[in-house]
Amino acid sequence: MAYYYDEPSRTFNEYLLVPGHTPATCIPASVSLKTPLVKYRKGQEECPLTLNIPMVSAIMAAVSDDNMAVALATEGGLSFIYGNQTIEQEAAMVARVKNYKAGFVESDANLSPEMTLNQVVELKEATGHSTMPVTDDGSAHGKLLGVVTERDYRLSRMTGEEKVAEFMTPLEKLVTASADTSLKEANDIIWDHKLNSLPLVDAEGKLTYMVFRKDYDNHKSNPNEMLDGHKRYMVGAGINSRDYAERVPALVEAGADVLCIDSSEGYSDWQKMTIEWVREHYGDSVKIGAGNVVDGEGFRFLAEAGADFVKIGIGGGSICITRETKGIGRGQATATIEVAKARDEYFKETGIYVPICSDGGIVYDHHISLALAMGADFVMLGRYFARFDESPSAKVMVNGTYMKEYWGEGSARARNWGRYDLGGKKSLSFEEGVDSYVPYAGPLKDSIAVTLLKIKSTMCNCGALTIPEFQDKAKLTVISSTSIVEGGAHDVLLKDKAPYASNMR
Ligand SMILES: NC(=O)C1=CN([C@@H]2O[C@H](COP(=O)(O)OP(=O)(O)OC[C@H]3O[C@@H](n4cnc5c(N)ncnc54)[C@H](O)[C@@H]3O)[C@@H](O)[C@H]2O)C=CC1
Ligand SMILES: O=c1[nH]c(=O)c2[nH+]cn([C@@H]3O[C@H](COP(=O)(O)O)[C@@H](O)[C@H]3O)c2[nH]1
Ligand SMILES: [K+]
Repeated sequence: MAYYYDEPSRTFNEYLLVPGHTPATCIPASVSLKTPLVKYRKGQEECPLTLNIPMVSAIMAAVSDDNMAVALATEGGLSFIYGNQTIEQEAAMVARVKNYKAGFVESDANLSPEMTLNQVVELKEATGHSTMPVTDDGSAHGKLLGVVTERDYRLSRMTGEEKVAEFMTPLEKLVTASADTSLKEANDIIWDHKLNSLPLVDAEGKLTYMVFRKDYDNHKSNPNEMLDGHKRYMVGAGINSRDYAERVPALVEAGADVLCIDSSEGYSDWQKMTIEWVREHYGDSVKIGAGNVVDGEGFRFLAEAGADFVKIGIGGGSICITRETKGIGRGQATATIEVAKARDEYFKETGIYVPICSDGGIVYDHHISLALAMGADFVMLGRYFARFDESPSAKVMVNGTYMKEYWGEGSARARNWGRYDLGGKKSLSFEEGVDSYVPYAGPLKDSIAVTLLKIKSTMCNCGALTIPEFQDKAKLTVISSTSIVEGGAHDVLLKDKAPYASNMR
């Protein structure tokens, strides 16, 4: 006979946090949102990979490319580059994130010594940049010969035909630094010598990067940046349970910091085989998450298979129609609560703490707080990140409002080439996702700051300064449908009823 659960499965909207005592020391500015990303022996060792904020971006073509990865790592989170592309394309995206050097600028306004002052002025107008390195071949990485800035010429006293070589500040009068100089060291040199910019040159005298005074200031204002041991941005990558023998080596080679098997349903031998293959070839050096699961049984299966973290959620995503097409899934709150319980039991038995990620169905910022309170170590979001400038999808005007396109990985639009039906036929036999618009929300940095402040503020209401403390102290209550109505604005006439206001809270 089939098994029946005693309780209906519930969503985040059916829960509220009940405040606890807030000590005077508990203020948002003192809250830490650090959280483990991969498994470790809690209490005995440090987690080898920790997120600075509990948010990762979804493994989706409309969400996580290299651009998003840099923007989110800057804020302390992590992107998982989408796997629904060729191995070469995905590895190239990972490599671009790893090679991105905040504060190290590849110059786009370069001169050769034979160019004229008139050409300098033209280039300045075209690029908007007034600091121009002079290299032997006029390229961004040629042999450095000098630099031209506005202080090197006086238009009113010159004809415009003068050669760059005649008025540039020559190399011997420049302060330069070696190519392996760190951003901090470069900044110190800039301050010590009262410079506006510093060219970095390699052993052969070739220009590698320029460091500008103003960029370091930007960099310093991002204290949460997710950086690896070489000060490169950290990035994750999605894989599937089919071509891992080719895809994983390419992603590892490209520098991916962590992998995640991307599937609607992870309680399967396919995922176990994928993890085993990674362990056989890389031991524990390659970190790999798995999922998705929605109950304790699924969690245990993947934890025992060796997953570094386990992702929760079937059919709860904003673009998901899996529950409608296949009739599988579970309310996201119930799934999170039950998997968190299994995670804690597994930890008690084995001493190994396997972080869990609640994936999909986060609509309001406070849903993140609820997921964390219920035991999630971090959350994965698609719709949330798709709205920002940094997402890969197009920004379009729809009925007078800016929108971004957002589509599911199981939608016809995604034409997920990795998806085969169970019979092994190479075709997408049915859709499990939709193609949609989400309201455009500007730069990621602005919105995420507000989101994080709300989470910290809620944690303070519950008297918690860290996520583990929050999980320990949180008191959660199921709310009735009438109290959900009571919780919104009610019995008043709203003055500014913007059409999508309810989506933006
Ligand atoms: N979280 C969610 O609720 C959902 C997410 N999605 C997203 O859509 C995309 C595609 O997901 P899925 O269709 O679940 O992809 P999938 O590749 O994991 O599964 C497709 C089918 O192939 C089977 N399969 C997997 N590996 C196999 C192997 N090595 N040999 C033979 N059969 C194998 C699976 O059991 C399943 O029936 C992913 O990006 C996923 O995140 C789609 C639906 C729901
Ligand atoms: O049923 C589905 N059909 C799809 O086509 C699809 N694409 C993505 N996903 C899952 O949704 C998550 C993102 O959800 P949100 O937009 O709610 O943040 C993602 O992280 C995925 O877990 C899908 N689910
Ligand atoms: K299964």
